[in-house]
Amino acid sequence: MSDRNETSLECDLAQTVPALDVRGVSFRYPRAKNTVLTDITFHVQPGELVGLIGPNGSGKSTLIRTMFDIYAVQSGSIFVLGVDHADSLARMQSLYLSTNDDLPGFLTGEEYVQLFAQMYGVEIDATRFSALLKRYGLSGREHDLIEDYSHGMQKKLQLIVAFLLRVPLTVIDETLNGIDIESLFFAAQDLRDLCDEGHAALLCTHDFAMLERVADRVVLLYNGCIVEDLTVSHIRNEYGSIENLTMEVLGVEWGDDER
Ligand SMILES: Nc1ncnc2c1ncn2[C@@H]1O[C@H](COP(=O)(O)OP(=O)(O)OP(=O)(O)O)[C@@H](O)[C@H]1O
Repeated sequence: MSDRNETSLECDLAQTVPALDVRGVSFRYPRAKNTVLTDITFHVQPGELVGLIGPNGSGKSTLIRTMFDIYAVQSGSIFVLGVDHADSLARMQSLYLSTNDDLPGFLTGEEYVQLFAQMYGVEIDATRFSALLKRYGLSGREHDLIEDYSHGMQKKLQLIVAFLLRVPLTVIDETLNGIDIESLFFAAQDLRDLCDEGHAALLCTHDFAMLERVADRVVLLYNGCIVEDLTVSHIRNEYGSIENLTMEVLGVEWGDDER
């Protein structure tokens, strides 16, 4: 086990209230025949960076939307730092970076950041803001309308908000897809730093290499069920990689294709 995982294990033992605690959540879309999520139970402790992975359609985004009460929980419960997830106290402790590009194009980047700062009652550190703009290649663009940002720039602006607010729980749904390699590297590092400071993060991504570098644990969703919840060091020792674990769970072997 790496030093990092040992540190976070100690942190686990010291903490009694998880940053995120999902208990027995099931969900079915109104017109769907089958449930999309079945009895989902897992947690993320303060200081932990947990990867949420699974094939397309396995229910990752649906699960995240229930965490943020975008979809009402139909059975089970979700707590943020011990408070019901739908309570405004819980909402002020958590931030959701959505997979969709639904940023308000009529605001400038700086206005967008200030809007979040006001919502969360946080004062923006101007030095940190300009350092982050520089780090993510957005220096000088903060006064431009978001409408004029590229796809990747909008995603980087969302990440900057997360790294400025530093709330106890940050949940990222594929926001890292589509950003350039340098920013991806910095984002991974900044997320790790956020968690090393004691904050928690849930990162939904198909970038297994990144998870192997920075995550403490990985939760694998398959057909709406959690089929694995393992530390990255355990995955490395037992399976070699997250890719191998996933292939094994899906029952896929190299050369299986019927071309
Ligand atoms: N609004 C909806 N109404 C009905 N079914 C939906 C709706 N949104 C998603 N689904 C279905 O729920 C299942 C899970 O979708 P979800 O988007 O949560 O998966 P995902 O794991 O996030 O996938 P991806 O990796 O492609 O983003 C899929 O079968 C999808 O078709």
